[in-house]
Amino acid sequence: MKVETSIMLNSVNDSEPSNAYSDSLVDRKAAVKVTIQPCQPKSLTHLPKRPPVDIAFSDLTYTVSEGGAKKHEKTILKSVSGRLRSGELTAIMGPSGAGKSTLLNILTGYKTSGTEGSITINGHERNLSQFRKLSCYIMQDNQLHANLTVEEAMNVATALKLGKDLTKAARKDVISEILDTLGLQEHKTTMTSNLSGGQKKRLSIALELVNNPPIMFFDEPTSGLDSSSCFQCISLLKTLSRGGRTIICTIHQPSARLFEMFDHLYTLAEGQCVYQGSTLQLVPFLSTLNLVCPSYHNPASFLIEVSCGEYGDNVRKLVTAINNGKHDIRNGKPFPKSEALNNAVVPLSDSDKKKINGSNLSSEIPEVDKMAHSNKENNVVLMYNNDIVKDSSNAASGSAPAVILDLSDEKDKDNVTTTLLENALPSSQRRYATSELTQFFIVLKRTLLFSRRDWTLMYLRLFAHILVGFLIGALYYDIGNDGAKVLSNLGFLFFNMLFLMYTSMTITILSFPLEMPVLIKENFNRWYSLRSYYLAITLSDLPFQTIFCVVYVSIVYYLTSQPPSWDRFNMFLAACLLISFVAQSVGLVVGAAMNVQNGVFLAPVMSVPFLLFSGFFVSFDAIPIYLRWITYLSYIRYGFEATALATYGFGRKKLQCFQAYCHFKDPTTTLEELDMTKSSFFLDMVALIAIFFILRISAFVFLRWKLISSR
Ligand SMILES: Nc1ncnc2c1ncn2[C@@H]1O[C@H](COP(=O)(O)OP(=O)(O)OP(=O)(O)O)[C@@H](O)[C@H]1O
Repeated sequence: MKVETSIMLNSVNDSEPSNAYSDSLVDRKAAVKVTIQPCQPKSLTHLPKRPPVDIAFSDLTYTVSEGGAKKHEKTILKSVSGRLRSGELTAIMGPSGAGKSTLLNILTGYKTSGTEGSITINGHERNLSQFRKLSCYIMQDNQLHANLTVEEAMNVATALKLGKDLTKAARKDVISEILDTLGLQEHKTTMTSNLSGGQKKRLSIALELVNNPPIMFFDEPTSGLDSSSCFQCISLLKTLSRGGRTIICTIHQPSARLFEMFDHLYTLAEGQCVYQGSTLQLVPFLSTLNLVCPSYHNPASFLIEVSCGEYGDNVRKLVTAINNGKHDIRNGKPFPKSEALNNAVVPLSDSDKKKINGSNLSSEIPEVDKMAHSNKENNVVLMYNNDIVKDSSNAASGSAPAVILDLSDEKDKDNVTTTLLENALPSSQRRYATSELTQFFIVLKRTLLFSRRDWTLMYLRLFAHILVGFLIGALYYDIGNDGAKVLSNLGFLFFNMLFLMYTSMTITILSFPLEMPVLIKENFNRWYSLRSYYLAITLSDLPFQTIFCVVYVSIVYYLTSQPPSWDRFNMFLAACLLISFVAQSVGLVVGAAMNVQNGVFLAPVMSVPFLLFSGFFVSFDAIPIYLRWITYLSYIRYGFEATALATYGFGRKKLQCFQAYCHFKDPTTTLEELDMTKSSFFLDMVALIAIFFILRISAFVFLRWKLISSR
């Protein structure tokens, strides 16, 4: 994003109205005025129409139960109220642990349980499903897919979020306009992993902007950015709010420069609201409570310090003054009743009234008269549309004015573009912009693209299969038809199972949990359904796994001289393929249910019983009866049995014997030894297919549970 900075030198005196509030408040004697104008389009003309949305919440309480054996309830938000308007950039601020993220999560609908109180949208009780279609939540960590370029990521977002609504050409225009607006046009061929922190943040915004949601929530949008990137980011949010959107973000402690850019401030301390209103009114409001922000001090820092108790226990006083968010300290509106403001009333002069004549505030002039003239007659600044109408503050002494009243018409915001906004909320809309089939194909295409670009997932895996294939081939070279080496050949069959199981299982355990944050974000922001996503990722890796398995099996089958028959080779391959698909499903279940650390430990440990009961170490008859049921659950057993039958079953002729006596010369002897004479290759295949489906369904259930429980 390009930012143009123009510096104007202005003489500021009491007779000449100034349009810089900050000058009057922070440095009354300064003669330098700095105006920074982001040079970006003020409206995004191609975006679909959206309604303006105001959010109000009242008596919002959020409780969690915590503790071990002795559970107790902890109230994080304590009956807070507030109102967040369209066309405004709102900051939710407060000390660490005040409840900012909790409030944001509740307002977005990300957290729903444990909440009491009401949330209304444009005056109507919030319908969460409808609300989710109107809003987007941009989380703190950008949650982007690393293996896509900016343009590809935008293509996926527009295809999923605009779908049939726009033609391909129109979608291209939308992308181009958004990338232009957000200053990403020149980076459109850059991989998202190579973008800078600020660019990633802008891309996250760009992806959500394609369907022009009227409400946008941001969790700490400036975290990890340098001051210039912070400024660019907040400028962008300001521009978005000027497009009629409701922009809400949590922010820790903005610099004075950033603070001024917010229209509305909602501050929490200890789970309660200590300030709600315009940023302009913060200092005067605090001064009415005898909390005077020192000159040259950042008002945001001052409020945080007050909230942290650095100036005594003022939280209760602030919460009472603001009625825990029920009051709103807005420009041109009276402060909540306070002694300082209710004393002597001195009428406005004719010239004061002339300045605000014609504005729709004229009806409020008596009130303004009353407010603007407190008993501290020399400490009042009256403003209209950023001009000082009256300044009776003690500017010469440099002291902060007690009261600054900005009489500007709230609706008359500069550059507010509401032309794209409809007046009513859409009554009925589909849950997703595209059909589940379309979502499936878009996600499948995207996943195939990742796979192609993921070096570990593709090339390392292929290399490992070829390398291990040749190693095994060399180790067990030409033993397949040797009657004296049948036991070694059985070891080879078992090792196949082991290798295919671990390679396909661990890669999924390692890669799948990394997808979770992106899945949570995209699914929450209604890009696609979990079903379409799951089906796509389930199918996307099967072709690759098939290729690796075919390559590996072809190498080892040939080098170890297994029976040279296509039928037997195909049976052998089918068993190996099913084993790798089943193991991959185990990886999906583990990856969906737990994090990488737990998964990489637990999955191999959990596989041990299946390996023990595979029939290689102990034959079925030798297993104690009460443990035999485990063999029926062991997919390794079915795989091992199927490959043994493909190798030694189906009336295979006697093997060659180069020694005086070969006990396993007759393949039937081998099958008898393994208790496999009555086994059926067909049933082994059926069992593996059944386990495959059960595991894939279980993984979906776990994934669904994980998505719900992550909130
Ligand atoms: N599930 C939970 N169980 C117990 N305590 C919780 C839970 N969720 C949040 N809290 C507590 O609630 C308080 C508010 O948390 P929250 O994350 O909303 O704070 P925050 O204002 O966003 O802080 P920060 O700026 O440090 O991110 C903290 O004290 C936190 O420990």
